[in-house]
Amino acid sequence: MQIADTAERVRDRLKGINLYLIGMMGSGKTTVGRELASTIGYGFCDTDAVIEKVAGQSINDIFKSEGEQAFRELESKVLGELSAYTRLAIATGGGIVLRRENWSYLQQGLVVWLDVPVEILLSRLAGDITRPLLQVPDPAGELQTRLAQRQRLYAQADLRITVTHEETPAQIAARIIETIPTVLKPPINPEN
Ligand SMILES: Nc1ncnc2c1ncn2[C@@H]1O[C@H](COP(=O)(O)OP(=O)(O)O)[C@@H](O)[C@H]1O
Ligand SMILES: O=C(O)C1=C[C@@H](OP(=O)(O)O)[C@@H](O)[C@H](O)C1
Ligand SMILES: [Mg+2]
Repeated sequence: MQIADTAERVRDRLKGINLYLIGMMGSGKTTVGRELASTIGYGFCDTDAVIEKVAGQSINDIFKSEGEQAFRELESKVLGELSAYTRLAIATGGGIVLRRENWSYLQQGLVVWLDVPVEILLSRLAGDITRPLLQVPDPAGELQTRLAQRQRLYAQADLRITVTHEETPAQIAARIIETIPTVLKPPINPEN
């Protein structure tokens, strides 16, 4: 079946609930999230982009001037506000899973973990200067340590999409759409 047909069926079955993308920095939440939204006919939002807009500063500058704690507070506030909407694919920041209160919002939707090995994250983020937590002498070690701290939290997602080799964002979005029915309640069929 064409992905467009599958996407239409899945959108109907979702009944407007939001899709939240979680996972490590570089796992493709922003890129795949945008693709997922357009394929399924949802709006797209990125918590980091909204934070930058409301703060009037880049993520780097927020970390520098206010610190991580202040960033996390803004992040929870933005997540809470976005979760009041429906029919959105929401790309989150990699650390969204760290706060318990964030889960009360995430759990209102369907949570998708993009599980991507550290080697791929590193190759994608080589030379990136927009992620303050990776501006350290050993970004590989930093990613490993943070993944070890967060893995059990990411594992709370409804859906785990494992990326073992490079696939295009469109292919990953299609894979998410095809897998969503496995975690939804089966449709009611009164004839059975
Ligand atoms: N499936 C993919 N294949 C190749 N490159 C990708 C893929 N997904 C994301 N990227 C690239 O990896 C980098 C990080 O992606 P991004 O969507 O910003 O990740 P996140 O939001 O999870 O941090 C970007 O340069 C993006 O273009
Ligand atoms: O993992 C993290 O703690 C962070 C991930 C970033 O978003 P991406 O996951 O989109 O890179 C951004 O929210 C901030 O730099 C902190
Ligand atoms: Mg992102």
